[in-house]
Amino acid sequence: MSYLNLSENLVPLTISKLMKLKAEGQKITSLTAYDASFAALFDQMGIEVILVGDSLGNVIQGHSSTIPVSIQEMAYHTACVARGVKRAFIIGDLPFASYTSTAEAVKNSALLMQSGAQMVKMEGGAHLCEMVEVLTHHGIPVCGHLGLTPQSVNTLGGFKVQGKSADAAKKILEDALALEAAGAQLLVLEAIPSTLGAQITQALKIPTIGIGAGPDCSGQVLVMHDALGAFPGRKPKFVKDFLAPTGTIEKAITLYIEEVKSGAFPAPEHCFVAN
Ligand SMILES: Nc1nc(=O)c2c([nH]1)NC[C@@H]1CN(c3ccc(C(=O)N[C@@H](CCC(=O)O)C(=O)O)cc3)CN21
Ligand SMILES: CC(C)C(=O)C(=O)O
Ligand SMILES: [Mg+2]
Repeated sequence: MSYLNLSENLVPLTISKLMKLKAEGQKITSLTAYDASFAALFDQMGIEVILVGDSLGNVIQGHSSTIPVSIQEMAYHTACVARGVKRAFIIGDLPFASYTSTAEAVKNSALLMQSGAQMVKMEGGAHLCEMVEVLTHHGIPVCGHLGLTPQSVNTLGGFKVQGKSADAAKKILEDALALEAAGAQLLVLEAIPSTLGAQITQALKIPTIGIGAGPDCSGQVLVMHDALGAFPGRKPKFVKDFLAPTGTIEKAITLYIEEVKSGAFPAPEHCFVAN
């Protein structure tokens, strides 16, 4: 079964189309990519959103966090991905400490947009609102990122599930509402209880893309290496290897798309629960 409407094959995805998918209750499919070959394959198979993630610090560069990644490296990989893509919506991750002031955020976001991104993503809550407003006013669409924000691994004290207590959940919901009010047009939710993922998705007009945030987000994203079983070491709970049960990359991506669209992924074993 193909979820890609062939008549829409070459109609590029836009933020309006992603809003429409949420409104219609159709799940949004997303994977990370870092090069033209995988980006082209995912694009042709119907993946709707390709995230050039700063997770490239881990999976490409071999670091143990995303902190060493530079804006130049993000721009390079964004340009590589953009050359492979005809249809998918491309989001470029702003790396660690590249948006500590509004002026820096505008300069670095412009570089990602000029490298081929259609939106930039930044980690954090209400403190980013002024920045989100300015970027949006300058024609730079913003995706927020709440919950486990890996660029803050050192202040969080590790890669830990967030929003497990009622107070912590309330804070994340408030941050989500604040980002939307400031103009954010998409929101990534990472490693939070499924109940909170559902609550935030319901409270917002904009789509949410979950990674370890439960089945009720508007869509799902995985790091491509994780979805293809290339995760060395202990896998986070939200990771599923789609290659092992299928045997080829194309079949693995097809299964990922089918399971996200049908709601079969994420299953309870990929999800977190509140306290
Ligand atoms: N390959 C890869 N996949 C990712 O999803 C990913 C990266 N790299 N690099 C950047 C961040 C780091 N991420 C991580 C890393 C580890 C966990 C993890 O081990 N989580 C525990 C939670 C344990 C707890 O709350 O105490 C888990 O069991 O899933 C989660 C997200 C997500 N991102
Ligand atoms: C895991 C996703 C959401 C991300 O931010 C990344 O790949 O860098
Ligand atoms: Mg990232």
